[in-house]
Amino acid sequence: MFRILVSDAISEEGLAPLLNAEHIEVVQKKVSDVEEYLDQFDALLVRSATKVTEELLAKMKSLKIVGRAGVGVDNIDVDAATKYGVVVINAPDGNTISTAEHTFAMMAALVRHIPQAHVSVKSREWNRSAFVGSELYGKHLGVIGFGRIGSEVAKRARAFGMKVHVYDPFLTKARAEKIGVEPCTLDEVLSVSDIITVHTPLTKETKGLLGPKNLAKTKKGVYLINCARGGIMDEQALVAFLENGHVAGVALDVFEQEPPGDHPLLAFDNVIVTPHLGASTVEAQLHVATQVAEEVLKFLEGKPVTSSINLPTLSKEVYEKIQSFYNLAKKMGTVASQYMVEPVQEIAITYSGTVADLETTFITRSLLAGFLKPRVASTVNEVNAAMIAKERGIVFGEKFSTNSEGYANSIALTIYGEKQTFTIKGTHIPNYGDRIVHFNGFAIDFAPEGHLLYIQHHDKPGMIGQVGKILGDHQVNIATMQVGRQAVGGKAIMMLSLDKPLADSIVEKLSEVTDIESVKKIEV
Ligand SMILES: NC(=O)c1ccc[n+]([C@@H]2O[C@H](COP(=O)([O-])OP(=O)(O)OC[C@H]3O[C@@H](n4cnc5c(N)ncnc54)[C@H](O)[C@@H]3O)[C@@H](O)[C@H]2O)c1
Ligand SMILES: O=C(O)[C@H](O)COP(=O)(O)O
Repeated sequence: MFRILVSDAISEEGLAPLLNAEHIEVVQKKVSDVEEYLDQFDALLVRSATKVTEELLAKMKSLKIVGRAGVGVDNIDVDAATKYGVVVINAPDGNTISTAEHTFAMMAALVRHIPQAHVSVKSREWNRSAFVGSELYGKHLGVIGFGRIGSEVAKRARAFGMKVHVYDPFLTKARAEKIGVEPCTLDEVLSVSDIITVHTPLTKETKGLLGPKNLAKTKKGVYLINCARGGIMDEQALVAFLENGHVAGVALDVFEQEPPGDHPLLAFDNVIVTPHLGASTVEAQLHVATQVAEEVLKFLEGKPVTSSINLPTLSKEVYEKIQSFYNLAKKMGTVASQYMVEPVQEIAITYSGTVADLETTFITRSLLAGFLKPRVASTVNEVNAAMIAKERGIVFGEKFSTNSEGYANSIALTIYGEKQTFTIKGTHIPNYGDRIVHFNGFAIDFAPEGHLLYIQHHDKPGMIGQVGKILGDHQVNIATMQVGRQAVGGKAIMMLSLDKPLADSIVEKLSEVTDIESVKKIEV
């Protein structure tokens, strides 16, 4: 049974996949109403109202996934979620059209003074000359940020006969050509546009993008629209440029602080505002809620998610192809970590054969998670494994080889520790399973599963018998035993699979046997 907290107003119809699932309980309450049992939720679904802070994440100890029914995740501390191993997903395109349409509605309202005229008529006035507007047709529209919403706004602007100028430093020539726009520099957009609309995320680079310096580069009489994020336009600078008459009007759906309270911008007649309504349509809310509900359900059922903010995105097809290697890599990481009980500086991974052609980022994260799990107290999984490795000073890298030395596929690790270097190689055999085929310089063949016991010894007659006797004397049954050696009479190893975990006292007894060099328990 999974428990999901839905803490913002999310479309009930869109939540149907979760509400109808038998193994899921959905609680629709504010965070403050469930303070005492926050640690019992596996998933949290939000819009922009709930602030998913590090403090909240720390309290939600069973949390596995946060679903944002919308685009912007600036209300979610994604770094903290990553640290706690919590997946963050969003619904990236469910509200694109609604927000583009809202931007357009704001544009029309702005240049035709519709909100002001509306208030005037409602006040029983009939002042037609006070509200003379301008046409959109033939005007120059500057679009800053040409992603999903920016490009939909541009399409609509062209249908209105506007000339569209686009600035987006990450826009490729190919995409620009496909959509039929000419990419410009920011300065070009600023200087040529009659109306400027912003559609970027709020980042270090975009915060205050339309501040005093760039506003001074705009045409006198420019109209500005922000239906993206408060802060992209510097609100203090807007006040100054409205006061000096340089800016003819501003339309804002978003604010640096929401709600904005008694903000000086609200005092201007030529500033029109809505309370963050871009995505507030029945259609958008249904789309975003359905998208996150379906994704969260898939995630809780152990299937891959496609719109994660802090995990590599995988399609179902790709996931199916990598799943076996993902499992093998995790087991190899777990085995290696328990063998190398010492500080480790570097993990070098080589993918060979068929696995080398797959999406390995996820496999590497799985391997790191397996390696780190026995070493860290906190949750470690594919979400935070790379971050935790980095925090602990472990460098990791991938190499790819076409030479898989007789195996259809293989994953080889070399782990550089403070005292020693350890190597291990594994392969996945379809319909048979995972096998470790090289271990610490020895060719061997064992399944990385269950209660394993590794023994390194001198290759001498009677060693297997001595080990068998000690285990037998302590009622420990051996399920399988694999042996390997470097040369006759040289160093040799045994890898035993046992029916139950071994007590430390038996490990000690085995270590005392003459000609046994080392004994290690490995739990997979
Ligand atoms: N008002 C609302 O209710 C509402 C609804 C949905 C989305 N939004 C907001 O709208 C914005 C756009 O959403 P989207 O879905 O189109 O996102 P998107 O990721 O598809 O597009 C963002 C674009 O901004 C560009 N960009 C990034 N940094 C830039 C910079 N420094 N200068 C210029 N361009 C830059 C990116 O290359 C990208 O093409 C986001 O801030 C989102 O949170 C608001
Ligand atoms: O980023 C978004 O999707 C929008 O800002 C919508 O936010 P909302 O879900 O709170 O309306």
